[in-house]
Amino acid sequence: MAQLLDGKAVAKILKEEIREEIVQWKEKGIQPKLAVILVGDDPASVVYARSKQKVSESLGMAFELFALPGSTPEADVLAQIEKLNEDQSVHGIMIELPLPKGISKEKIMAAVRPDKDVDGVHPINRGYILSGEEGLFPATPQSCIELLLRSGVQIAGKHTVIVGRGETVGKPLVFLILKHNATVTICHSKTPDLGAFTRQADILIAAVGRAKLIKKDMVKPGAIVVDAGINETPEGICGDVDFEAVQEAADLISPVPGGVGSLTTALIMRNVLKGIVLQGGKL
Ligand SMILES: Nc1nc(=O)c2c([nH]1)NC[C@@H]1CN(c3ccc(C(=O)N[C@@H](CCC(=O)O)C(=O)O)cc3)C=[N+]21
Repeated sequence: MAQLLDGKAVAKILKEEIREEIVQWKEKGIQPKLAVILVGDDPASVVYARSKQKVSESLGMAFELFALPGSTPEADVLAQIEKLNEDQSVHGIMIELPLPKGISKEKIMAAVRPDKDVDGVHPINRGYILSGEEGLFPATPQSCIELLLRSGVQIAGKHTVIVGRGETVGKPLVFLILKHNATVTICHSKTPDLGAFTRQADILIAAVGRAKLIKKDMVKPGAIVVDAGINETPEGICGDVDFEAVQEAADLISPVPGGVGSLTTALIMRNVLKGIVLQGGKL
């Protein structure tokens, strides 16, 4: 029977570190601040924006929400981003996705100053993650890494199989895991005989967005299983892993909820603090 990779416990420690660092920045006369732009009223985005506000405020980080009507022209969204790019009191900017029709996601993502791009979506940051340079990287792949390392799992030398090649989790995760000296195999929804690959994993990370895709017979006994999936099903939110069955084979497994997702908001906050350094701040 597997032990849990406890996202809530790790999140608590991470948040404590972030809270302490915010105190240090304040002592230097800097009040860390996150700005979130929400265009329209996508219900999930509204919930995520509120959650970021709550966590920001609980950690002593300043927060401002810019809620724009869904009918806002692209030029006005770009003008709002430009204002925040130039605003010295703002250290992190994120635009909630999806954007309404008529607004180019690519243009918006390229408009945020790379050193304030706490979602890690600017083309420059997507390049830095490939080259291994310092930059701002997406929160969820960082959550997978932190959950493993802070649970005492050694990543170096392990055969890590990533199932999923999305722009926000799978792809960036490949490079973060490589940086930690794992050997990486990338699979996805169109990989024939997926199980033949996943059974070779010392560390199996699922980020495909298919409820309970990973079954017990696809996991090597003793493997470490990280579930980055969030799927809404009639039975509620569930991950990409068939948790009940897979926990019988794995040594360690992350639940959904209570796993990877529990760290995600905290890692956005940590990106804001990294942004301050990239913007020239020194502790
Ligand atoms: N426009 C937009 N903004 C986002 O911020 C955004 C997004 N889209 N798409 C998906 C990702 C993922 N993400 C999570 C944030 C917190 C938890 C989280 O706190 N999860 C808890 C459960 C929370 C609860 O039960 O309410 C857990 O897994 O333990 C999970 C996932 C934000 N994202």
